[in-house]
Amino acid sequence: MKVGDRHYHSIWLADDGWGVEIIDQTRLPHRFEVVRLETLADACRAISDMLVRGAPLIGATAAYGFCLGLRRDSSDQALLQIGEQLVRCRPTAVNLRWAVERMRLVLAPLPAETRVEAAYREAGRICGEDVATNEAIGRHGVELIRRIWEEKEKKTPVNILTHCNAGWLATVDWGTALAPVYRAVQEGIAVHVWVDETRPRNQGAHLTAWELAAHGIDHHLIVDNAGGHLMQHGMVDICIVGTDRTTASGDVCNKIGTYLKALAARDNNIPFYVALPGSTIDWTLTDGREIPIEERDQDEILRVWGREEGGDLTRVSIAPEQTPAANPAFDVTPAGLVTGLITERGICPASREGLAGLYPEEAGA
Ligand SMILES: CSC[C@H]1O[C@H](OP(=O)(O)O)[C@H](O)[C@@H]1O
Repeated sequence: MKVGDRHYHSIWLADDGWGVEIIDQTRLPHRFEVVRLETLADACRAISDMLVRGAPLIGATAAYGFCLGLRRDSSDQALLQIGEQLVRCRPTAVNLRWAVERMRLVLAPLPAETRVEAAYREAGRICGEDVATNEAIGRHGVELIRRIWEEKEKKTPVNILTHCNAGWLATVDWGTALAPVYRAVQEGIAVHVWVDETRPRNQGAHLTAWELAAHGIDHHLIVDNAGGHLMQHGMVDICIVGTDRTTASGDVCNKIGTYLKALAARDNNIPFYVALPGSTIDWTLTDGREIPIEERDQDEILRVWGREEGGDLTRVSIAPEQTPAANPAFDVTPAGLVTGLITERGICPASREGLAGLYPEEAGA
């Protein structure tokens, strides 16, 4: 999407046809830096250290990680080891495993000498499909926003609350939760977005606010704990969030704090939607409590990163030196608290039946 007057994806093949370039999301919003990946280790570090993040983008990066790894060794053993090394990078977003399995399915039957070229083709397909998928999520989700705008007789903007970053930076392009927002703006629907800062990594403050500002979309950054208050005072019309893994029965795993927003939305009768591509559905799981929740370094809580008045980037400690911290990076919102799922195939209830109706080929598998 837009960065200044240029259009970007979040990941792309370098001009030399083999390097992979990404936007280093750990430097946003204060620095826009492009990083070149040349090895499997580069791709793994980019995922583990969150230079790239967001389930679909993690999957796309893993796909290119195969390309870079196979350039060094395209043997059967390498194919296995590359996948194992990638899936160890982060445990929760199912797109990582999905991409590894898809790449292996395509590459395993091929002669080793043809695998590199095939891997780049498949990684390119995954990226192209992600763009089309998210654009479709936008087309379906915008109808929810339009309906609210019409109910408000188009007199005031539709107030949308979102958590973390499920914008174009979390995918190859368009985003998931923000795709309907971008579509609404394209169609002339007045919107305003409440952006949860999303402690501790502050993806909302660093990434969502940056995305929306670049597109001139009206928004306000809020602390994570303000959403319930805004809902109680009629200042939120709809919540739309992303997900890192949704089970076959509609339980939604997403950034820590999502569950609390869903509880507040239910208590205030506010629609709570989750936007996701089919690649983020884990058909092997029913109960969201079985989803592995990533526990990240406590330092992410104890220190914050930002820009000093003089423009230098720095990190400061916000707690006593010896304070221990617990840092679960995700939580699970039970399907019963989810109004509906916005997918590339349409909108459905957060239920096994709802998902089976949109993905019959998967549900019956
Ligand atoms: C479209 S997936 C977005 C999803 O990913 C984020 O997690 P992280 O930044 O740790 O990769 C967050 O849960 C978003 O909702």
